[in-house]
Amino acid sequence: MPEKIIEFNNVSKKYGRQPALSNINLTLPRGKIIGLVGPNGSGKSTILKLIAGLVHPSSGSVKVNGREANRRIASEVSYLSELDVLYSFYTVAETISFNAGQFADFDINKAQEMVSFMQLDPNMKVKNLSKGNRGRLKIILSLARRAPLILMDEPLSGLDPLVRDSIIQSLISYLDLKQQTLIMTTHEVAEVEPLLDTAVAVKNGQIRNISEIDDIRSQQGQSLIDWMKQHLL
Ligand SMILES: Nc1ncnc2c1ncn2[C@@H]1O[C@H](COP(=O)(O)OP(=O)(O)OP(=O)(O)O)[C@@H](O)[C@H]1O
Repeated sequence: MPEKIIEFNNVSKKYGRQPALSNINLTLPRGKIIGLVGPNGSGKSTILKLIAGLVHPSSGSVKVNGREANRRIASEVSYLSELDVLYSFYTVAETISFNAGQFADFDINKAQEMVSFMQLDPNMKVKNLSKGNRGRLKIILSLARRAPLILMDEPLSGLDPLVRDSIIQSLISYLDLKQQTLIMTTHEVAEVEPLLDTAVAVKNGQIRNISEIDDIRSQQGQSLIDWMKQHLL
């Protein structure tokens, strides 16, 4: 298995004429929690979608575990979309059974454990869940998979501070970093800072900097927000 789980080589991505990423080179280690940070429209979600094989590079190559990223790697990648992708007519329990049927690596016991950890009612219909509880359910579906790579696009967006805190706790408790790597995009920088191993600063479709959080703190004496200001303003 290659030491690096992700390799971008000279990757550019355009949507029509709109450039989203310009000539990116990026390698990311396995077994870490990695945060993609940067302003709106900088290209963070596009990086995740390229890794998930949901969009294709206009030029260059994206490799996951040494293999070209495409839709066939869906079985190795658990992708949490920014969009609300749950079926409103299912209950929480039915949503879990449905996902267990979709993915061979889905651990239904782990999902049920997380439902009680997050105090969700298994019999409640998705359409009646609060936004915070829908956010929790999406995290459960994503973390219940034994996929080596978990991608989360804005898992904390629009959620109140207590829900964000409970989601961060569940990430710490239920992620298996011996087997898994988590890459997330987020604007909730201060909250995720204690969780992250590595930060990647993205702006205008380019990688501006990559740093270990420990180095940002100990060598550079900065918080993640200070570091972002230094590299993104
Ligand atoms: N499907 C699409 N069609 C056209 N343009 C797109 C599409 N998706 C993204 N873009 C454009 O590509 C650029 C990068 O967008 P992307 O969503 O990757 O940024 P982001 O950093 O995730 O933004 P945000 O923080 O606002 O979610 C933006 O200019 C965006 O408008």
